[in-house]
Amino acid sequence: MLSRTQRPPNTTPTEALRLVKVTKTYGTADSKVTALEDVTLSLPRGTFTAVMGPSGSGKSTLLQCAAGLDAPDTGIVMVDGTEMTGGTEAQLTKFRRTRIGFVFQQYNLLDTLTVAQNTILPLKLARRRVNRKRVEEILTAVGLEGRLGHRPDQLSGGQRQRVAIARALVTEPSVIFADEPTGALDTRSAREVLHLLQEAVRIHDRTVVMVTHDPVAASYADAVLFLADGRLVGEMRRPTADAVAERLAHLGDDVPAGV
Ligand SMILES: Nc1ncnc2c1ncn2[C@@H]1O[C@H](COP(=O)(O)OP(=O)(O)OP(=O)(O)O)[C@@H](O)[C@H]1O
Repeated sequence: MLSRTQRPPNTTPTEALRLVKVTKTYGTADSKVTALEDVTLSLPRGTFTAVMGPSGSGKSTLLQCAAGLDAPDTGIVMVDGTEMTGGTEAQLTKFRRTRIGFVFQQYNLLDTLTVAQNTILPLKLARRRVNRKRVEEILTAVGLEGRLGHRPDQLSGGQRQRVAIARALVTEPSVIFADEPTGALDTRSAREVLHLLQEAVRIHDRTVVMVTHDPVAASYADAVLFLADGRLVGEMRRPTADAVAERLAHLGDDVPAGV
């Protein structure tokens, strides 16, 4: 049941995301893979966090579980003090549509819809009122004024990702999950997208969680969480690209003995 009553002690109103002992395995018996093991974390509202780690370390699984797109085997996920784990699929879908935004590497825009129509899609799906003025403000803020009637195939990759960010902002969600949002972009477009994610945090008080392989992208975040073999093995506040790259190179050294 999606409920506020199961809030664990110490949950504060400023906490946007909490994971408690989240474990996720794929496959069965001899083909079993532990993608996440006992992951516990707490992210305050209005913060920008990058998640890094080697390929297969569980980054996407963490994002999927934290965003309610996949269910952990065990453990609790809370967004804004509301537990997401344990509800029905319909409850979860409704909750996601109002409280969570997504930005994907490949934009996930609908080719047949215009920029404006793609942006308001989450509001339509949630049967919420569309404030046209607000939508125009958001699209102007991401630099897409004058492009409202364009379709995705008339836009550059960077512009498409800015539509995706506008779409993620339009429902005013608590948490925006971004999975490699700059992975398909050139350096300049990537920088613009990262600035927009920073603004979502600084100006709109959203909480952003971003999976990335790129230490430069991670340096735009307030903090970096490091994963290795499905476990959280470290955290870095006020990251620089060099410090992140150095830490990644020695990540195996951080895994506790016996793992
Ligand atoms: N649907 C699935 N079925 C089986 N195994 C899976 C599935 N999804 C992920 N895994 C496994 O779980 C582990 C973690 O995968 P995950 O995609 O979360 O890692 P990642 O850190 O995001 O990797 P990458 O950086 O390569 O995208 C890997 O060993 C992967 O093979």
